[in-house]
Amino acid sequence: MSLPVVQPMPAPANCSRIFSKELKPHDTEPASSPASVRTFDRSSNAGSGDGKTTVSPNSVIAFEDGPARRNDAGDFSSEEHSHELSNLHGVKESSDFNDSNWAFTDSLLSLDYESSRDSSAKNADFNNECKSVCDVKGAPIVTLNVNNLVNVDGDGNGNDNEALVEEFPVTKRNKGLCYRCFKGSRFKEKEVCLVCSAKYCGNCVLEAMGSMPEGRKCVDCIGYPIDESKRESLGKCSRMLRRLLNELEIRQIMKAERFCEVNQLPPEYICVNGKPLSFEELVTLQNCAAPPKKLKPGSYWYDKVSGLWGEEGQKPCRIISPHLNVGGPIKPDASNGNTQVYINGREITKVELRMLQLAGVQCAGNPHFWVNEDGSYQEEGQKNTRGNIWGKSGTKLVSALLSLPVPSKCSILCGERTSSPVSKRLPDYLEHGIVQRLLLVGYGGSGTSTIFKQAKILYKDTPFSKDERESIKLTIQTNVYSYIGLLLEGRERFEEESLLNIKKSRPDVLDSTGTSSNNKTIYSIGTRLKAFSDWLLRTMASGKLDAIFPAATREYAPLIEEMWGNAAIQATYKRRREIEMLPSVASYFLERVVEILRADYEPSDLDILYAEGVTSSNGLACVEFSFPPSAPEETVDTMGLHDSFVRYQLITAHARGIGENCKWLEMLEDVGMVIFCVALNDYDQFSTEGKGCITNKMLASRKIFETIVTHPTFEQMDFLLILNKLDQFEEKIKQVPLTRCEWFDDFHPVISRQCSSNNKNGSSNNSSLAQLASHHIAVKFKRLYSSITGRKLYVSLVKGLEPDSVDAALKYAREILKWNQERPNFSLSDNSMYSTEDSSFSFTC
Ligand SMILES: Nc1nc2c(ncn2[C@@H]2O[C@H](COP(=O)(O)OP(=O)(O)OP(=O)(O)O)[C@@H](O)[C@H]2O)c(=O)[nH]1
Ligand SMILES: [Mg+2]
Repeated sequence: MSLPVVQPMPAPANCSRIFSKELKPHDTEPASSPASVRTFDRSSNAGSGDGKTTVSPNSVIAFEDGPARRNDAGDFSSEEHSHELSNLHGVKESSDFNDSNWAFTDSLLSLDYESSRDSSAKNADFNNECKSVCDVKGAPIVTLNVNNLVNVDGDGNGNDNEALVEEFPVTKRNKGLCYRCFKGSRFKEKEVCLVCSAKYCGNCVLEAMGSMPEGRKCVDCIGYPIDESKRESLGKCSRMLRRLLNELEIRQIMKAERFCEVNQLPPEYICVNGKPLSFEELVTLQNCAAPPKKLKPGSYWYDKVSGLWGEEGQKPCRIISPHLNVGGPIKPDASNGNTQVYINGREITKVELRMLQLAGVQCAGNPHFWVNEDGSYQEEGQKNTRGNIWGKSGTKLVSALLSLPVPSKCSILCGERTSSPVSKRLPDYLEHGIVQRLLLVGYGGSGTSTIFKQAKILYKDTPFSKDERESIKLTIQTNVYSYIGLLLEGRERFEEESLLNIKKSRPDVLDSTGTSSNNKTIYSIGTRLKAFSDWLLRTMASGKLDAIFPAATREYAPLIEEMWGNAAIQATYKRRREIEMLPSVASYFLERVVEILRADYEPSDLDILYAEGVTSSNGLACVEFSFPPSAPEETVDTMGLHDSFVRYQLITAHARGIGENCKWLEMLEDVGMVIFCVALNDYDQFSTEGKGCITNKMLASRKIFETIVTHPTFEQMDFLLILNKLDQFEEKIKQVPLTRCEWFDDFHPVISRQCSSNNKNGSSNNSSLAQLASHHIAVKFKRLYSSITGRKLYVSLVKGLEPDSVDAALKYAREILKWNQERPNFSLSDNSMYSTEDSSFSFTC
């Protein structure tokens, strides 16, 4: 079986002009490819005068004989230009160069590549050595360091050709300049050749790269393998190309870039257990049921029995299909372990030992284990299976949190010994059986915990265990006591204000604010309640609120009932919006305070959803689920069936950790997507950040967003922006202009007359104002994201407290993952399909 090969495609319509011109070597722009190594071959096809050149990897370059010609546009080799170039290169115009000087034949000057694979490495060196092929007064100047790079034919010492090869001083090229027109600066966008790293500005890129039959390569680099450090960017189109070419052209170019033969990973660049792979081995590895993800050149270890796979000297990073006939035998120090505990002949790392201990595996006495692909294990030399690593519930979660791989269905069930034909392969996300990991983060209070809990309630049969419910109950009751405390604090303030008013006015007269001559106000309470209030406020201040449970629920239940029925408390509750610290969700609980603070209270799912502090606020929390088929017809449809097999892990982490220390982000390098949550209604909110400076919450949210987007772990990852709390936003936008946040000071919506008359008539047009405003916010984030990454940001508007809204947003995330997995060769078309700023919205409310 061979890797997919795409024949060089016909030049796209608007490129053909460039293509036919470029492949005439004499028309080649001076210095168009600094890394190019040229052997001029009279006998090759290229020199046959038909103007077309085929460049084979091993050869080399085939140039026509004869003096340099002007190109079709006549803009390359004008005397003026040549002069300018020669000055630029510090090269004297030389009459020594005539046809014979540069029209070398293969036998005179050839680069003897061991294999085409070496060429890119050589090219890298060559970048430093071989500077340019210049056209001076019609004659190209070859500036080469012959000694290092060119194996001159003949006696091998190059003497035969000394007369022909001139060495010129190396030009120190300003890195920011375009390699073709020598204009621009390092800040100007450029397209980079995948082979030689030459950079071209928007004016030159199409001239320099032609129709790109193998993707973004200088025409001179066609036929050469890519620079391996650029493999990740294969098929990922730049903004520049998107501006210059149409959708179809881009799609073709990117497809060719990903799949043309010469751009495929060279098998010998992958070393498994110390042995470079053969072509067949690489095919086996890439086409097994659970292959290593995003395979890059490097040295790896592979435990064929368990399927564990990792980079040499590192802990395992994946469980791939076991029993594959690739690489050599595993070495004991493959992962550089130092625990004296062995799995299948490999000394394991500390983090693996920790995982084994948490999984209940007895590791005392430096045991040597045999671990099978299904996780069952036995000690070396013994017949009986001692247990299964994955048998204990929670082991997978622990593994995931320790950034260790967990087995996928495919890696266990499809432990195959042969490779399956490419044509029969399912999309990656099904074939691999990999659990798709979604990281959910956001600024504090943006609603991440709510979405996380919604996912549990929506997709888990038992969202919360009995123990969890018991602990959530205590959390809710503690929260409610703290809400009461805030209310009582507010009551004291309101009472003091009222008394002050009495002193200012006539103290002996009952006034309209409810104050009376005996210094009582409508906010005053009796001694019993006052004592309770003082005690509660003291307990809260000392931070010991937790300690009063569960006794408080028994002892104070009657007092709570009395308090809630008290007129002063009710008067305070009416003014709850003036109590800044009291969250809006408090009303939901306070209105059922008596029921909730009873000992026999059992929280409902909705209570849990609304409750603050249920999800761990310090570390990571993770829920694993699959989407149930939602419609009956989906179960008939195979994709629907498959969907219900795919597992997803939603991992959430507190924003505090992000701001202070991004270390844990690195643990999450294999998440498939980042879901970033922003509370829409934060635009007029402020919080005190680090050194006591007051910051607008939307701007604080933007800062964290930037931190995560620019974090190396998430460089290539898709981002879904959840604009949350749309319900509150719709209400707020009626009262508070969006321009309250300086980032949105350019928001000046034009509301049509009809809309404003609707408003006057009382019919609500706030949804459209809210839509315009939320759209404006989304566009701001999208622009920010694309200015950083050059990619598109997906956006979803959400009402976090509504299950359907969260369900739709998470399904949107699933779709995005699917698009990317199913159509790798259409990564651009994805962009083009959803590239307009409006169309990539998901209104999921
Ligand atoms: N009205 C409304 N309230 C929401 C929405 N989403 C979340 N909330 C409430 O907003 C508050 C904060 O939500 P959380 O989910 O705790 O936010 P978080 O991002 O986890 O916050 P921290 O853990 O404090 O960082 C809670 O009281 C939620 O009930 C929403 O869409 N609409
Ligand atoms: Mg939270």
